[in-house]
Amino acid sequence: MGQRETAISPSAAPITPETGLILHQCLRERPDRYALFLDIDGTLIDLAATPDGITVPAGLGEALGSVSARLGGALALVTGRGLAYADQLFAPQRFPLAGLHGTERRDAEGAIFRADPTASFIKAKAHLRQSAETLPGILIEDKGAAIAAHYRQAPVLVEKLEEVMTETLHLAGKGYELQRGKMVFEIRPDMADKGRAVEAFLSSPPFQGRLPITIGDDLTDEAMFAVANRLGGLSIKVGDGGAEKSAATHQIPDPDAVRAVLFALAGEVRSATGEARP
Ligand SMILES: O=P(O)(O)OC[C@H]1O[C@H](O[C@H]2O[C@H](CO)[C@@H](O)[C@H](O)[C@H]2O)[C@H](O)[C@@H](O)[C@@H]1O
Ligand SMILES: [Mg+2]
Repeated sequence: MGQRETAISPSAAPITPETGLILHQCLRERPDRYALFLDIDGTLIDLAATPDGITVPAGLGEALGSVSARLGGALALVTGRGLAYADQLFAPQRFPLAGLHGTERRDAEGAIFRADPTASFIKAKAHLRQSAETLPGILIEDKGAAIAAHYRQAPVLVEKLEEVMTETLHLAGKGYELQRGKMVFEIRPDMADKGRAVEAFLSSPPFQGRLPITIGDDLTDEAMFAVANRLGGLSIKVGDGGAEKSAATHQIPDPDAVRAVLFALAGEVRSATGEARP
């Protein structure tokens, strides 16, 4: 599981001009008006060579807790990770969370919605694991109701892996789709995506009636950008996305710039409430 830094050394990066300032201003000036939806990998946390190689910057969970308090609890994590994995990254803080790209969700009341893997998907996963044994460097991440095959360690195998994923998808049958991401192919239920997860959060308190601010770095985040755009909120893409087109209306350079805003806000919340620094 991901490493957590122990030293208290929150990001020293300045708030990024423009998008960082806009984000900071929205959340500071109108905490009753906005709801914040945050992707994890590549947005809150820097990408690493392997799924478990990530490092959670010191104080990030606490900073998210302070920002969430400032927003009346209207902060949710929306990730491709599973619920349990995402939770342990920020423990003891715990946030409303959508996992597996929206396939599973825990709302603000703690109610959990999930999908069970079908029998054919379980067989398809076994096929993928077996096929990956002949593809050195391909890393399989079985997340229960979804499965990822990472090629970051073996980029030359991307085409071969895509063929295997197409076969696997076929074996999984109805109700599944291929999700592309950064050096990864995933198969997940097609009945959910991050956009639908954001809409589901917005249908009940404390999110209801607020404008969504969605921040993400990858293809899977496009669905939540579309929802934010449609509802008049803010959609922020982390990084330039290379050749990929994005529906996001704003861009911020990297996770450090996102964290700079969150740490700055958290510091302001703590000074306003007289709360000690964690
Ligand atoms: O929606 P997210 O929170 O961004 O999660 C997307 C996927 O993130 C993870 O994979 C990515 O990050 C890894 C660690 O930095 C990196 O090694 C990999 O190449 C990236 O694709 C995670 O492993 C997946 O399960 C998530 O779906
Ligand atoms: Mg991401």
